[in-house]
Amino acid sequence: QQSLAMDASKKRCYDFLNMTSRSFAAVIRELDDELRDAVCLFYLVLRGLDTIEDDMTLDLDRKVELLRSFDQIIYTKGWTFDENGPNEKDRALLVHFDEVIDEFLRLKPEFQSVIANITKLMGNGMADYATGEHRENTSVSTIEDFDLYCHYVAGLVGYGLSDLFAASGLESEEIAKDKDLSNSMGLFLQKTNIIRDYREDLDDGRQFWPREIWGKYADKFSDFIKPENKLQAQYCLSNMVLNVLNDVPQVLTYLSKLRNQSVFNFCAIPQVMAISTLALVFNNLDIYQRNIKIRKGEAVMLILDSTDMDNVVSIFRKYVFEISRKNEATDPNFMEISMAIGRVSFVY
Ligand SMILES: CC(C)(C)CN1C(=O)[C@@H](CC(=O)N[C@@H](CC(=O)O)C(=O)O)O[C@H](c2cccc3ccccc23)c2cc(Cl)ccc21
Repeated sequence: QQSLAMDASKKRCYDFLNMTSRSFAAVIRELDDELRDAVCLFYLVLRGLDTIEDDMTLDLDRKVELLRSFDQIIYTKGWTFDENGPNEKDRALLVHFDEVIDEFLRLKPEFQSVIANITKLMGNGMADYATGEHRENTSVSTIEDFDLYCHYVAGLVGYGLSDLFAASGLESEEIAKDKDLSNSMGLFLQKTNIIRDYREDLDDGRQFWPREIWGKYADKFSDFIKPENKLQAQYCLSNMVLNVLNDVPQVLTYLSKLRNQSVFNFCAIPQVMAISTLALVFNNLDIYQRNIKIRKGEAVMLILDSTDMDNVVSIFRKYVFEISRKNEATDPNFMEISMAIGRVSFVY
């Protein structure tokens, strides 16, 4: 009877996973037994944190209290939360969060402590950012701020995953030692999403592009949607892509260290999606008008193709070459983009 109840509660967690991110949920389910549940719960805990950080209808003090105590909340049996706004995307997850907590408490203690440590760091990082001096228009000012924000929301996920890979025994302890490589895995994904989501975030009153970059091309962040600023918009976009390209060599180095097939697939698929997205958005002014995504067919081909390092390297080469083809000599960033491309091609 007890085991039946356990399976039902675990199944519920995979239902939540499918609800929050269909395509990526499939990738998580493919992970080997030793890791699957730990990564599933890690993903759900992160979604829970994200659902609180994202909710602009929450009172700031209440949000900060929740963010800074989330690493305790995940140990609190029976805890649920229904103060999210009505249209908060994953509010159902927190309404039923007691079920996630029950499953989390069934994980091996060392998996629990990895997840709790990252949750503590991330929750406090998010709270610092939400109450920081740039709070009024949640804008990011320097490139250093940009890297710090992306470290909090994505780089730390890399730290946690690398620790889980090592703790499971499926990967060596070494993968968790080089924090900079793990950080770059998260920054590459998050920064590419931030470029892609320019218009969606602008319409939501949020801006994540660093003023240190966009301020060179316009007075106001929203200026780029005006046709008369077309050229400045293009140069600003290529400057943002240049900033992201710098993480590519570290991403390829991290992937080359992985030994377990299911871990490799899990890590490679989001990265090849990101380089494909980066090539799509480069010199593509549509991003200032609407959210653009790579075609489903291309995504499927990338998923099927990302099973070994040679294929992944050739996928990166293909998209980096596509960026170099679109790189225009009149662009003030032309030379630095060419050099960043050279660094990638050289590494592999
Ligand atoms: C912010 C983010 C990039 C960390 C989100 N993030 C990811 O983007 C997912 C992919 C994902 O959710 N894709 C969405 C589409 C989209 O959002 O664009 C999908 O539905 O397919 O992948 C990452 C992720 C996967 C594998 C290795 C990683 C190493 C470091 C950091 C993150 C890593 C992720 C792993 C975990 Cl455990 C938790 C979150 C994430």
